[in-house]
Amino acid sequence: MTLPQSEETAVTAAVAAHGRAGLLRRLLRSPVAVTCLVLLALISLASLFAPLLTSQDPAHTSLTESLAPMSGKHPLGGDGVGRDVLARLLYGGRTSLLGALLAVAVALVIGVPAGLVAGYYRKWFDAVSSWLANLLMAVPAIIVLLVVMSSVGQNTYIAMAVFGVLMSPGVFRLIRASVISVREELYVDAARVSGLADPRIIRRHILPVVQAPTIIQAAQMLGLGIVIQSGLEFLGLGSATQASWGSMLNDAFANIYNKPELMVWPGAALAVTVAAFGLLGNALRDALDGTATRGRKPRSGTPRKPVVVKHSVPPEATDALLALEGLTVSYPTAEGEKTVVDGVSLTVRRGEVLGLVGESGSGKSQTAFAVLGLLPPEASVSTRQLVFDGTELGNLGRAEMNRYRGRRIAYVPQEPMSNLDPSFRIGAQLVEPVRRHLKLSAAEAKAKTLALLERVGIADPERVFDAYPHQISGGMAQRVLIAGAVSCEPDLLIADEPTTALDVTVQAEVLDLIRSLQRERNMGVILVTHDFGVVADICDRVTVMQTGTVVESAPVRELFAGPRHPYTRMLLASTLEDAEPRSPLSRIVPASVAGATKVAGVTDTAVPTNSAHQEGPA
Ligand SMILES: Nc1ncnc2c1ncn2[C@@H]1O[C@H](COP(=O)(O)OP(=O)(O)OP(=O)(O)O)[C@@H](O)[C@H]1O
Repeated sequence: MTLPQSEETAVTAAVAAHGRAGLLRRLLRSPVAVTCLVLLALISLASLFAPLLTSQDPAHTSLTESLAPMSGKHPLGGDGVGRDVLARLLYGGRTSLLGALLAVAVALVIGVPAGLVAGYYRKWFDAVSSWLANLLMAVPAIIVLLVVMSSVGQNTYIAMAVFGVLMSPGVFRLIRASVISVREELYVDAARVSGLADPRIIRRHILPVVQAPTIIQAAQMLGLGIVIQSGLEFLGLGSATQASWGSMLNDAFANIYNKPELMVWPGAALAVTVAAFGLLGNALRDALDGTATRGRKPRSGTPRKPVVVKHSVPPEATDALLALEGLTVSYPTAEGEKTVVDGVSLTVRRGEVLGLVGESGSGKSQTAFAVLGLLPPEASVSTRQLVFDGTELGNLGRAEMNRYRGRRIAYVPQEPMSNLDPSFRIGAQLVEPVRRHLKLSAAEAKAKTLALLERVGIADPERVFDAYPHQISGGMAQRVLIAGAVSCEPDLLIADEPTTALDVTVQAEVLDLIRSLQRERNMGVILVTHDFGVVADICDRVTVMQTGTVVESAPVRELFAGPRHPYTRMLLASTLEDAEPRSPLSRIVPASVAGATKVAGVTDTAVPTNSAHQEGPA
């Protein structure tokens, strides 16, 4: 069954998945787009094959044929100095189109990579490039072009290359904004967690999203490039020997009283070409509407990005698979530094399931993400030690940490649907980390993935392998993510409220699955949850967190038998199944309120008495 939360993603995914495949089909269904494409194709072909369409030299002047009327020799007549208008129109298209293409190419070559890097990595590159973009945008383009044209000997192409540089901040801003919006998507986090390197994440998950706005922007810039170039040539700044629509307008303007129809041909060519590019851009936008770019749902929850964790104390000898000591995480706020995790310590042994329990906001996810090295850059993080299987993770660089994430430390997220990229088939998303980490061939990775899908209880692995995320239910998506998490045989699995988004029947199955996989592979597991029922079901030990600190840590049986900390007792007491039957309500409580009070159901009557387990560091 698909969950309500998943349905929204499913719709998005459906559109996204079909968006790219059907783009051309949808574009060809639009009469405006087809007309524009046909017109642009005709203009381009006419310019390209100009030598075949006319035998006249567009630069040949003949004073005897000045303003010659239409004739067999000059089908569109002659201009002010006797040049053939048709030849100039055909050859002029080359100059105008090539000049605009050059400007757009330069703008894209500068703007796209800069926008990608700035949006993805942010930090100093973002600050510097945004500052440069603002500076370039403040420069009056036409003045710059006039100076360039007059100083480079009226070379149109150099001027258009400079115009491309001046247009690049627009591209940069667009791409940067698109990347920033998509890099916060959970499935991009999921790709990071699975250990994929940044270039691969950018290629697979970011580029598909920015390509739509880039295409639309390029179409509109082409029209603008033609207008600017023609404007410069109309002012007489173009090459004297090169035919162009702008220079034709210049000549026509000089003869406007003698032969006004000279304006018609270059004017019509310009108007049709610019309008066709503009309308094609709009049609592309409509065709892409609802696909990857526009259909993506803003992510909810905390942004999670890599951070360098500082460590000062060398790792102690321990049998723990993971030993975290003294983790502190804080964020800058308007009121000063806000500490959200304060001195948290925990250990996980091989084959052990540690429940990390606490109310919402107690710092469970922040702790889990600190272990994964995926806290946001603004987080300031310190630990005394963060040792995984004898290696201090805090000393690892980004690339080294990528080798641990996904391969040896895996992650199962809270919202299964949001962690799958809606534009790719499930198989493709599962196979990639397997190939990368285990160095398997495509066929081997596929076979392994299919076996895993079967192992996690998916009845028809082939169908799910070929399905898009929107075609499966929320429970199945969580099984898929669990399969992905264990695919590289990790030693430690971090599951962040893996059943929260699932309905009750599926929750139990997913927990059983995690437990059986954990036993089968002897994995250490950190299970982040706020639900003591889940803890009772599958955990061996439990660490209780309150407002960023560990208040109690104990084997599960001991904790249930005798919670020591009042906060733990309060949490346990608020679990309805553990509460004692309520006594009859007081007579002064109206019947209508009684039902509501019962549902609220927090009581301290079910607090068991003491035991001797340890209380964690506060
Ligand atoms: N980027 C951030 N900037 C400032 N505060 C943050 C940021 N990310 C998280 N926090 C704060 O850190 C605290 C702990 O958040 P965390 O997500 O770890 O809680 P949690 O126990 O996992 O809760 P939940 O069960 O709701 O996910 C919260 O108060 C949260 O507001």
